[in-house]
Amino acid sequence: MADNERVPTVIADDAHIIYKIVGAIGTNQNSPLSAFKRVLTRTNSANIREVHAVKGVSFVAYRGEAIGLIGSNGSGKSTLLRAVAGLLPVAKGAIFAAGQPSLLGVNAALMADLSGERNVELGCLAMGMSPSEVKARTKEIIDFSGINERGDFASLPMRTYSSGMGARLRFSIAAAKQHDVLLIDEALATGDAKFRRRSEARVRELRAQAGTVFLVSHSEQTIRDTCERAIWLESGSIRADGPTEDVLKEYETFSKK
Ligand SMILES: Nc1ncnc2c1ncn2[C@@H]1O[C@H](COP(=O)(O)OP(=O)(O)OP(=O)(O)O)[C@@H](O)[C@H]1O
Repeated sequence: MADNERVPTVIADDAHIIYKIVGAIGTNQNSPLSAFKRVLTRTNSANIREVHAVKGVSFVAYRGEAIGLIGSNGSGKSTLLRAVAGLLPVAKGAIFAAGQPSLLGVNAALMADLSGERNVELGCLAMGMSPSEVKARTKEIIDFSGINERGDFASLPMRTYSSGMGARLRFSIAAAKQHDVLLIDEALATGDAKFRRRSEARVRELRAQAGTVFLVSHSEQTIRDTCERAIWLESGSIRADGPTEDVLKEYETFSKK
């Protein structure tokens, strides 16, 4: 496809994301008197520390692409995804997205005391499906998740599920809908091999239906199998952005050092 025919879905323009952490450093810093003094003098608490997690990231993602985000622990991958989903503010620069990007596991926030089936229904309603659509899709979503493979777990409260089962159900709910931009944070890695194959196939389907998929994973194999483009983040900055094999090669060389 020629570059001018490609439709951008996410644009990051020199995006910076900064966490502000309020923590106790000295005990007198937390006293009501010192808080009152800060209000009067309009000074910030010395207890506020900043973590500059993403430092000037720029990229354009297009419809139909699956992009793998790779990088060392703490390099800013999850932070960047959450900012694309609109869950974290951008301190400087901007992130533009088509439609409402869905971050897997957050948009389908599940309730521990409700059954898996009820959670599927609520999750689908929350994603904007009509009640009749929800009714028609519930069984298919539960079957996809595989939580009923060892008995009727769909009717039990979610708190009785293993963490892998919960993650599979979350993925299945989120993947039931066609998203303009779907953001997946390590979710595929939580399932067993059979579920991973199924979910990778579903990611490919979502891409074929013209959405954009972002996938954060430490598994190079998952990135290879699912994404044709990869972005390598290190200490909050992009070190490489391009075809998956090229970026993985650079990342592997860096990791071996
Ligand atoms: N809620 C938070 N409050 C403050 N700092 C945070 C918070 N979440 C992450 N950070 C910091 O932001 C930086 C980037 O973290 P992030 O979780 O985005 O990295 P990551 O690349 O996803 O890491 P991992 O591969 O370990 O999941 C780290 O320095 C981390 O300590």
